[in-house]
Amino acid sequence: MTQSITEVFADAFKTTFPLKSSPLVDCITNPVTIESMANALLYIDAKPVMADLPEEFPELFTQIDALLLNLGHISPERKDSLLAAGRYAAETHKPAVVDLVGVAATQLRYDIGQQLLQNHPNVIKGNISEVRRFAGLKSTGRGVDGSQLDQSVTALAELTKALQELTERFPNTTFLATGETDLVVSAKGQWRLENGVPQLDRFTGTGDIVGALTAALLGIGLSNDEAVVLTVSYFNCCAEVAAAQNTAGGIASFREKTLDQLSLLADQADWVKMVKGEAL
Ligand SMILES: Nc1ncnc2c1ncn2[C@@H]1O[C@H](COP(=O)(O)OP(=O)(O)O)[C@@H](O)[C@H]1O
Ligand SMILES: Cc1ncsc1CCOP(=O)(O)O
Ligand SMILES: [Mg+2]
Repeated sequence: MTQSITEVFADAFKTTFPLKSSPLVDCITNPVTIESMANALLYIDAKPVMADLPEEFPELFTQIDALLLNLGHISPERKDSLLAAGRYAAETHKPAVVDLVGVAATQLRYDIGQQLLQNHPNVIKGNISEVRRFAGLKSTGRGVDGSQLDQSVTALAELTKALQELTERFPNTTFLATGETDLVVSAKGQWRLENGVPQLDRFTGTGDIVGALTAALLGIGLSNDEAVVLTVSYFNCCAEVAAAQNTAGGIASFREKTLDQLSLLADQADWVKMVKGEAL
């Protein structure tokens, strides 16, 4: 019999939310969603700092608890700063998350993602189409968005196998592919998460926020697998509550309600009962 996700990660589900300390997360990210990301961190009681000049890293890395590297908008300067921060995090043993935004779209982002992988970051994530391309599989993603075609049962099974092979070379990295079903693969196991609503694909920054919140949970000491599973489950449960409240509203209202829940749902002790997912 398969084990439910709340059984596998029972301690983390019981003790993580609301946060008991405020991890400081440096986010090197894109200008499209930078404000949403900073606020999402504050809503869960984490602290954002959006510093990307390498000259600042020696001072800054003595203060931060975790690092988020998001490939969503590349300039020559941001490319240098992503690569420098990735190396610096490895040298200073700071937990790091890499978000492969747009890797399905361009070779340049794919190459940066592969370079960042060489630092053995704690987590590499993207939507299902980005992660398929990253894992060497055919991907039908467009721009920064995932494609429904990459969500089939066969495609998910193929991706699970490809990621398992990657974890043999990168055993300290957990891989997360998001979408209608979220797939988590690490050297310790594979899990499928089933929360969320389709409207999450209709406003920008949902994946970016998941990346930043994952870094925050790493910053308070959760394991890679715990941080990924708790973040995706919590964020997607917030969206489910928002969708249920938003019967007459449009997507902008749904967005606001989802973000609002980030600061509210943690205080509802039984939110964990909403969580759906299982070990594969
Ligand atoms: N169709 C869907 N049904 C349920 N949850 C979804 C759906 N699409 C996306 N999500 C959720 O929204 C978040 C962002 O995922 P996704 O849209 O794949 O990332 P990105 O914004 O990077 O493209 C994840 O938590 C994911 O589980
Ligand atoms: C960088 C960027 N470019 C267009 S939308 C966007 C934000 C992408 O965020 P997400 O990956 O969360 O959809
Ligand atoms: Mg994304």
